[in-house]
Formats: sequence, C-alpha cells, structure tokens
Amino acid sequence: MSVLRQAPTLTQTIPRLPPLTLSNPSMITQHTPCTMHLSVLPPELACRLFYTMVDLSRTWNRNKWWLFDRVVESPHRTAFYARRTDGVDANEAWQEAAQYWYNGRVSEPPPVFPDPMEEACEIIERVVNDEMRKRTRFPLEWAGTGTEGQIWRANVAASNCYEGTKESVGFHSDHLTYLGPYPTIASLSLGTSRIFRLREVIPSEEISTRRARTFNIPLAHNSLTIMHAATQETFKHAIPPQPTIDLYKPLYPHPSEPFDPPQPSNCRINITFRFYRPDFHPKSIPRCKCDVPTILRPDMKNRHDGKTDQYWWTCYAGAQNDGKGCGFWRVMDMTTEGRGPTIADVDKKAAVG
Ligand SMILES: O=C(O)CCC(=O)C(=O)O
Ligand SMILES: [Fe+2]
Repeated sequence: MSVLRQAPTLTQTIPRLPPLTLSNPSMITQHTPCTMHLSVLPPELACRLFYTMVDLSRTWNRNKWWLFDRVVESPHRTAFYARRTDGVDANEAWQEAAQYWYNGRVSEPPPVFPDPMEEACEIIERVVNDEMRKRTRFPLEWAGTGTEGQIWRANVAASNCYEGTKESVGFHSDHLTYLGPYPTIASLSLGTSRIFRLREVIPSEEISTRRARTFNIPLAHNSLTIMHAATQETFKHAIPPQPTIDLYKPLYPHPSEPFDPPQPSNCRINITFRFYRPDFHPKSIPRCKCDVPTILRPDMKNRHDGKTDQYWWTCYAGAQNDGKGCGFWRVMDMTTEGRGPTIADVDKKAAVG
C-alpha cells in the first residue's frame, strides 16, 4: 500500500520576499506592468492644475459602501469628470457610469473636465500613445473603430484627494464595468508625494511555485504612472497611510493670492484618465435581480494569457442596498454579448486577408 505524503506547505518551500521600493522608472518597468513618466506636464500647468483640483476637492465626497451590516466610508475624497468632447451634456448614459463611481449612489450628471485638466489630458494622451506603441497588445484590448484606429484617448477621469498622512485607499483592482478587459489607465500625481503600493495576485496554478512581492513606488509631484493593460487583471494597488509625508511646496502662488508666497500643502491630488469603451456602454451592462447594473470583475486567480481569461458580471447592490445583494453572477462572453472590436478581432481579420 502506498502512502500519499502531503505536499510541503508553501511557507516551508518558498521564501517570502521583502517589500521592494521601485525608485526609478526602469525598476518599475522591470517589476510591474506599469511605466513611470516624470515631470510630465509643464511645471506651471502642473501647479495650476493642483490648485484647481484642491479648490474643487472642498466639495468632493467620501465614497460609502456596506460592509456586512454597517456603512463604511472611504478614507479619502473623490470625484468623477466626463470629457466635453464626448457629448456628456446630451448623454444620460454617462450619468449612470458616474453614479457607479460613487458605488451606485445617485449623483448629478458628471461635471466636464476643468480647463487645466483638459490641457493636461491632451499632453498625457500623447505620452500614453507613445508608450503603447512600444508594447505588445493583448487580444482583449479595445482596438478602436474607424479612423481613430488604435489610438488611446481619455473620455472620463476620476480624481482623488488625500489630505495628510492617514488618508488612503485600500488594496483593490479597478472595476472593469465600463473599461472592459485589459484597460490602460493613466494616473497623474500632483502635490505631496505618496507611496503607490502594488502586489501581484498569483494565479492558483502557480501558488506552489512562487510568491507575490509587494512593490512600493514613490509618486512624485507631476509624475504619470501608466497602468498598462494587464495591471487590473494581475495586480492589486493601494495608497497606504504613511507615518510621515513631505509637504509639497508649490513653485507658483495661488492664482487668487498672486502676491503672497505659495503655501506648503499636505494634499496629494490624483487624476486617473480613463477610456470608457463604447462596447461597454452603460446600456450594454447586464442588470442583476436587484435591477441595478452589475459590475465586471476579472477572475484574477485563473489566467492570464489574454485569451482564456475569465470575467464575471456580479451583483453590486450590496454596496448600496443595506448591504443586501442578490448574489447574481454570470460569465462575461465577448462574442455572444456582441462586444469588440478587440485586438484579436482585428488580427483575425488581417490574417484572413
Ligand atoms: O491615488 C491613486 O494613485 C490611486 C487611486 C485609485 O486607485 C483609484 O482611484 O482607483
Ligand atoms: Fe484604483
């Protein structure tokens, strides 16, 4: 009779790797699916945008959601903007998308990008496209339609304000509901430098052979972190609280006090420029039994070749509805749901001739 011996436990076999600080762009490229671009905007624009967003952030709210039987509040303030070029004023659909940025709480139609944000966005789009041209695309990425081809553009932006050392956002990967699979997200940092923490989710089949490592990336004022395709499928990210922070000293005075010396600030502003895909338009998002739009999540544990990855539509009512969701989930199927064109669709067409 043979005796089956139990496999050695993970802790016995694979050493834990200490957290690693990625202090320059080449280390970030080496260890993560992200790239870092320093001093991305002209200094005057970066400072003007910082002041604009800090002033606006006085009216922003903290997201709220249900955790078991109580409401919890996000430890930072957030706001959602839509770009004027996409006809937001005439398009109620974006209102629904904005509402889901606030965890399904009813909101006004999203405001359009303030002028300095629009100016910054045009520069950032060029940086993102230059970077994307150097990279191999994943099959499920959006391939664009018509003359726009495969050019990345932003049509919405979410902004966050972290004041002081304690404001933070916990580990998460961004919902893919309107972004679709393998999105590219361009994340601008302004003001006080904070740490961006990244940690890979190891697929189940590799769990016995390797461990995830925590990466800490200092985010300087006026730096752009591009979370390239596969970041949301393979990594979780966070802005952790810190014991200390360095105050940001603006180079220019506040426009409303042009003759006073600039005041140091303990705020960090983050703006994530995003492209909400036309094939994940709010009208196309399945509803669950609670009759609210579901959210799209990647199956992070099984993956990640860009072809056989799975995504689920899941009930999100729990975030708003006294924490009581209906438990709905369904596999997302690009073909039967009529989504695309993706990079794979375009490649297939090219191969056929
Ligand atoms: O502040 C940041 O850099 C990250 C914010 C973030 O993860 C988010 O808004 O989803
Ligand atoms: Fe995020």
